[in-house]
Amino acid sequence: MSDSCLERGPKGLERLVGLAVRKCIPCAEGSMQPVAESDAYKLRNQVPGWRVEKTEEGTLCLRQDWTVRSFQSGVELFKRIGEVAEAEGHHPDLHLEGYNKVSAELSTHSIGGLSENDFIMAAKINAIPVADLQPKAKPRFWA
Ligand SMILES: C[C@H](O)[C@H](O)[C@H]1CNC2=NC(N)=NC(=O)C2=N1
Repeated sequence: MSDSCLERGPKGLERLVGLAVRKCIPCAEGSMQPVAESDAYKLRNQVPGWRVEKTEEGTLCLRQDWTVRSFQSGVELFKRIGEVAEAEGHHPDLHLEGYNKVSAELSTHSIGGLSENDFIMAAKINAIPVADLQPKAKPRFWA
């Protein structure tokens, strides 16, 4: 397996192998390569729930939104994401707005865009249990 784990398949489709179990590479090492915009849209398919967006500064980022049960559930989601981010040394921008709307933005500051680290973090965030923080399912009635 190559260092970057970026695979080019027979149809030219790129895929990052084992995203959720890989470790983020320390950005300070200077070996971080930006992911090309066209690759970013393909890799996004490996991290359901995340969208590729452009920030106000025009750099690419990954973004996901969650609606949570309460303000405290939002704070708890920050805590769970924070633990993963600290373990990886790669940190999303976190927002809690309108008391129950959480969003996370991932980009690699040191390169001003998306790197493999952002996709690894997105996969790890997707592995965090969140069902207990999301609005309870409405009761169903049968006639
Ligand atoms: C020294 C340390 O590794 C760097 O400052 C890290 C910390 N967390 C980071 N997080 C993100 N999202 N991008 C970075 O470039 C980054 N750099």
